[in-house]
Amino acid sequence: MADRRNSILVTFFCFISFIYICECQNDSFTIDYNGNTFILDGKPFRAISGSMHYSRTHPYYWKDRLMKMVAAGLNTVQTYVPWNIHEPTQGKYDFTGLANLELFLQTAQDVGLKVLMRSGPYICGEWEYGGLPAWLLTINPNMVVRTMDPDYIKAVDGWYDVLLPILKKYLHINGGPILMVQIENEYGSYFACDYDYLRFLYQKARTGLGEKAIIYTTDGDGDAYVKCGTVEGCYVTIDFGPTSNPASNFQVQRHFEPKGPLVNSEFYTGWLDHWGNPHAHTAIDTVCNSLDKILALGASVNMYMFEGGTNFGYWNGANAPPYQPVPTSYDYDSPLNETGDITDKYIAIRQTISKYQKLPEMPIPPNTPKGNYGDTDMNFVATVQDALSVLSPNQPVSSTYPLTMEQIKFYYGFILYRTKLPTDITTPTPLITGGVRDRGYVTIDQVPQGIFIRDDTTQVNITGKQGQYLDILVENTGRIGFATLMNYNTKGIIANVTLNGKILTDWTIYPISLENINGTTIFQHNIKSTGPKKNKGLQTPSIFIGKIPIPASSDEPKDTFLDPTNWTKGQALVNGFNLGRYWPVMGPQVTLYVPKPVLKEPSKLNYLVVLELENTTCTSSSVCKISFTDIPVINKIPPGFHSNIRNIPEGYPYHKRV
Ligand SMILES: CCCCNC(=S)N1C[C@H](O)[C@@H](O)[C@@H](O)[C@H]1CO
Repeated sequence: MADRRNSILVTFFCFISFIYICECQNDSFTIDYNGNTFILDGKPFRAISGSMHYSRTHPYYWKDRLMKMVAAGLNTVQTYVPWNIHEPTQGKYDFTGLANLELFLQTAQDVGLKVLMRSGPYICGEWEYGGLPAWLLTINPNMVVRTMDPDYIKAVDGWYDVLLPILKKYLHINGGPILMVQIENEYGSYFACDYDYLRFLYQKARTGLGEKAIIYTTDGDGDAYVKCGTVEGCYVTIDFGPTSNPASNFQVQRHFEPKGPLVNSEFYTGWLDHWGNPHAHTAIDTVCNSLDKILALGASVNMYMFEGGTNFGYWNGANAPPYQPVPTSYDYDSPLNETGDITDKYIAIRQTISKYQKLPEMPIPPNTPKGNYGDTDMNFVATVQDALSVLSPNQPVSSTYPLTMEQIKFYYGFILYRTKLPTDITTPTPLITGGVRDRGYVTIDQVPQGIFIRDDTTQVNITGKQGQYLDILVENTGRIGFATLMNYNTKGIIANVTLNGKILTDWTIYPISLENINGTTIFQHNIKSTGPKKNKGLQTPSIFIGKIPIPASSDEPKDTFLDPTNWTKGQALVNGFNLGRYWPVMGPQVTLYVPKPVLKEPSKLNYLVVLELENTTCTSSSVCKISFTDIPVINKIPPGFHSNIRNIPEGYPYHKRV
């Protein structure tokens, strides 16, 4: 009898122990330093990951892109948290639309992807100001970001108090998809090398995420980079592009992590673009041969980018020197193109992965259909100056000398500076300033005089009569997001303007909100305008509007592309959604991606609003056309380049630091 009771007790104990061990192993993610691997829920785990930035793809399509990543054999997605989209003004937070972080995390979990979360506060990524909010510059224009600068740290502390509880909730160890959290971004590439800053970030993240979370850093594959880029408690990872010998690249990581999993956090599948340079291209074989070697080493790898997406609105960043803004398209020559379509590179990478990972038994989701809607008649609405009552409805700011955008707490897009000519100017006379960031469109009583261009054109010769309006419409084309010049990011007119050597004073400053103009606004405000004036090959910066001719059909609307060929440079909005900047004369991007969800069904009116800054064939009397096509063009060869020259030779030494 006793034996029977004992055997039951032993069986029961073994059963409880089994349950306990399983439970302990569930929701666990650790590093096995002996096995040089991650351990996920008790089993060895190698991340095969791809980067997709939720803020660069319309939320309607997040699941589509993530499913395509699963179909390619990926088990993880890596993404950045852009601080500035979530805290557009200090203390006010936005987690909706493109900024709906929790929806993105939930969607990743729903499709079965784990997440590598890059929490910032700085993210680089060719994103506006590397993800930092522009209002930092109002606290102290001499702030040295990414250091223990007290004003910067106070702002980061407040932001992390909001962000970390969200990330903690979604950690794998708490039942979510997040495997580990990166702090900062390639900090070792920044001049400051401020260990106290990294220690602050690490301690804040450790406190916010708990003792079990894995916190990591990413740096370029050079000892000097990693030396300044990591700190006690963080797991070191590195990044490198397609190279012939990944094993030697990983030696850098081994200098800092002698044991533990090899991790390449950014394996470049393509590269970034700048306006005026040819579209980046990295050959499929170059990518796949190197990826094959990385996977053969048993390393974890994240492909940067797997889907690049779009810099909608004013979210593109810039690099310097020289100052070079990044286009609206963040296609990156990545496996999923800007609109999430499968490419040959996707198929080839999927094939390479299949050598190491059983592919899921699922069809590859289809590419989305594209709409070819043809020409839209664009009607002139008003010059910017004549539409100020709508574009800048609040009281303008008056100031003796020009104020920066940050000083008037208006951070993105366009701002108009106005003063009056102090005397008659009968012969072309130098109007000079080195302080326009980044392009300044100069008019006298709306007659174009020329364009100030940052790091390029600091003088415009003007004529006019005393008392006429001297207007400078300034475009902020994106804040620098990499390296030392990040600390020179104020925008607007940042220095005095002189006419014939005399400083001009008594300025009136108008922040411009294009979102205020939509299909109905123009009729409500019966804006009167005499029409654009033309001079020196330019026309007054003007607003145009048109109704997009989407056919009445059950399968409409579709994704489509705005083709501004015959227009010059400007901004485009569809139904109030800011598609981004167009600059077809510069290239490489010509068309703008219009995601289907920003369009209404055909029975409703779909409005296109355009601010054209430089010139069109339109006048106030003639109707201009702009078309919607089903074929994107983002690889036009820019002026000065020849068709056989590419700006990124294969195997580009991406660490050519600026
Ligand atoms: C021209 C300077 C580019 C600096 N950026 C570099 S090296 N990169 C590393 C960086 O971590 C990532 O966010 C991206 O910015 C990537 C380039 O796409």
